[in-house]
Amino acid sequence: MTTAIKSIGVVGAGNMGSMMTLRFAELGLQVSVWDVVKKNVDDAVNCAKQDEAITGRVQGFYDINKFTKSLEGKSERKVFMFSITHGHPADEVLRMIKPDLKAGDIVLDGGNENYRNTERRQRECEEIGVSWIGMGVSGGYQSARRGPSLSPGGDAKALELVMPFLESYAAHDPKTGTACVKRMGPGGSGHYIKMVHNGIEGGMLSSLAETWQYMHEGLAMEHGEIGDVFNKWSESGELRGNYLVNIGADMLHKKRTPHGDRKGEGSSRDNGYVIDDVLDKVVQDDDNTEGTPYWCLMESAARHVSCPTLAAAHYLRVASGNRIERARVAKKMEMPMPKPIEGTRDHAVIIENLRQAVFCSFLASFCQGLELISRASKDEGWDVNLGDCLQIWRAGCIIKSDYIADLLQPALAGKNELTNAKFVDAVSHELRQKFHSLKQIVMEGTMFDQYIPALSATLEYLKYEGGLGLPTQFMEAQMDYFGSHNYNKPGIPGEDPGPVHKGPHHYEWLPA
Ligand SMILES: NC(=O)C1=CN([C@@H]2O[C@H](COP(=O)(O)OP(=O)(O)OC[C@H]3O[C@@H](n4cnc5c(N)ncnc54)[C@H](OP(=O)(O)O)[C@@H]3O)[C@@H](O)[C@H]2O)C=CC1
Ligand SMILES: O=C(CO)[C@H](O)[C@H](O)COP(=O)(O)O
Repeated sequence: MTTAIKSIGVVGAGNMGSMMTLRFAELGLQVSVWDVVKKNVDDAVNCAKQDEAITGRVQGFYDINKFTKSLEGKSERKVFMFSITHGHPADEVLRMIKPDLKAGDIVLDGGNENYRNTERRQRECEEIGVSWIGMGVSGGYQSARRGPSLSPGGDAKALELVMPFLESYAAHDPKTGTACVKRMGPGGSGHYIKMVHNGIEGGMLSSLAETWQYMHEGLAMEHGEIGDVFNKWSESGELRGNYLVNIGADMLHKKRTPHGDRKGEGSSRDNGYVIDDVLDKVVQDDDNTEGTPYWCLMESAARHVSCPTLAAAHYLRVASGNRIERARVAKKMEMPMPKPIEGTRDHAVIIENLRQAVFCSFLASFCQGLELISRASKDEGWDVNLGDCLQIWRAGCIIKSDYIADLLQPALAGKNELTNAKFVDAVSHELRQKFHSLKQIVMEGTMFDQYIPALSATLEYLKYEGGLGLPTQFMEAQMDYFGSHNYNKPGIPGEDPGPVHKGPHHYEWLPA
């Protein structure tokens, strides 16, 4: 392996950090690992002990001073990989290790972090000559162990030094062998791109979950049957090589074993589907230890980029978390529950419409995310190459979608600006072609009370993003009526068509 990095200090031995520790040792590095939770350190070290190939390469520490000292003199510089909770935990650890940091040292922050925090730490570390690299790591703990998708951003020289190591760690595009890691740009660009990746991930997760339930409740399909359909979808066509569809198929075939999770019976019988033991609550947002989809929505609003699929997906998961209140509202309002879809329509036709609808919603999620990245890159002067984003998402990550990558990567190669993804011919063609199926699914789903927030948000998004004569005509007039906000007039050059500027006209609808 060609890397100048011979040792590394891993901060955090949770789901991700423990897997990184093992992989780094496999790549030939001497790994020191520290975690605030002793058991995490012990587990990582014990795991490493069981693997002869990496014997002696992993050393665990409970004391953070001993941990940083252990890296002294092993390499030209100390290199750290952070994999802990975002926000103040990362600040606390930085405060603890800072006295031991020397000019030239490099910290790779591989957690999910708000890019503004990353930029603040970059400024703080720059003062002592230390490079803080904000790096998205995607693909969950399996990829952290086998090769994730990486989006580092920060100082170019520091990144050049660690790039051979990152390239050896990252997933590789099976088609070209290219590593799924690129320097995204300066500042917090790397963490920003991971944040958007997770926003897209949210849109895709919801679209697919809605589709699963549509089949289960609407078409009365067994989980295993749906798994078979997902398997077919991921083999060819627009959903081929799609990570979420692929693991969805695997998940839907999993039957409960006698061992279970040893924490309760759930609703499935032995040999029943594991998914029947999973309650419909996403509680990820409850304690603010994760924040990427929420930051993504805040960013899309602040930068005036429409991301309704990502937003609808997020609000569904937020609402799902508070099941106690949902149950009370359900009782009070007697809300209808999803029903079997009746009618003459052949199930095979509905399933094909669902396939096209889910693809359409996936593609729309990418469009929304890429437009947000492009806008932020322009605002922040990051100069992010959008083709590189597609390249790093080719393998090892949750939003891996072969067909979408094949469609978008050539169109966006070398492109640093994309005001509107629908300007790309291949994209507008695909969205237009799938529009009818999506509409059919939303219409039938609405009729039979299916839960389809992300799918229907995508439908409306396509309608209004490509619509003329929007109801905002009335909205604009009302805002002028009560707030004297002015408006543009139809058919006046400079106004129609014209830039996104406040119009010059006001009508005195009702004198004060
Ligand atoms: N899990 C995943 O699929 C992915 C996670 N990430 C990101 O990677 C990072 C790690 O995630 P993951 O491994 O799943 O999380 P874990 O909760 O498994 O591990 C995080 C570790 O950070 C520790 N920690 C919390 N607060 C502090 C503190 N104040 N000082 C020191 N350590 C602290 C936690 O301790 P304690 O248990 O006591 O809180 C825990 O040991 C996060 O930023 C996450 O967003 C990125 C990609 C994928
Ligand atoms: O980063 C991830 C995947 O890409 C992690 O799974 C993370 O835990 C997702 O959590 P959230 O959606 O709340 O940020």
